[in-house]
Amino acid sequence: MIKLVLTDLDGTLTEDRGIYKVSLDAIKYLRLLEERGIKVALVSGNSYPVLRGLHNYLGFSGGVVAENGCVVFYKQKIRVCKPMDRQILEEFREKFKLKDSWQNDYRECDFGFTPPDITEEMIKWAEEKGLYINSSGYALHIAFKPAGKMVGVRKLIELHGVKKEEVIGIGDSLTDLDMFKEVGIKVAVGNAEEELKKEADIILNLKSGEGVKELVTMILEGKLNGRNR
Ligand SMILES: O=C(O)COP(=O)(O)O
Ligand SMILES: [Mg+2]
Repeated sequence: MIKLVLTDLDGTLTEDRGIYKVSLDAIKYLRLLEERGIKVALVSGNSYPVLRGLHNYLGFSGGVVAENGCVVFYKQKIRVCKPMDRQILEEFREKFKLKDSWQNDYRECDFGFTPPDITEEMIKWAEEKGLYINSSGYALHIAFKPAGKMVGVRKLIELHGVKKEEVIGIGDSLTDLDMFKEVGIKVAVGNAEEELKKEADIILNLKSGEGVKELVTMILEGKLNGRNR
């Protein structure tokens, strides 16, 4: 039986990839899950204050995994990664001529930059420094290892006291590959990156928020190959 649905935010709960407008249908449908006792949690590269605010105002109760796994909230807030070093941020910003995400003022461990494109040179630089580096398609992210959505999802699942098989994860980008490592049912929206689709158990027909609606309908109708029974 499904007890917890983990959803990414950007590109998944939005109307499309690359835009910030949240899909009202996606929210409406996720609330139907909450009404049936299936908790919904936000798992994202966004900062904790943004996600905690959305979680409360959108009517979810499953908690939050913020900063690509580094900050977790479910009844209590827990930081699971090492805090970032200001000098590393400065070096990254200057070396690759990047712009800070406005949310960097509110971040502890994982920091975001634009443009979102990762280069080989960045990967090499991050490896030498023992840093996690990834892109959501919206922003480039760096944090001290171990980081990535799996470290936060592992903690959130532990706080809920549920089994991996009782958890569904839905996403759109490469940062969600890490979330997939810790959930029982892996779902990619129809417009997800190809590499994520390759790892998914279910590839939805519809894009982003419409895909979320499609998944909720499948859950409510018991159509996940019997896996949600
Ligand atoms: O880059 C971000 O912070 C947003 O990423 P998300 O797709 O994990 O919500
Ligand atoms: Mg995303």
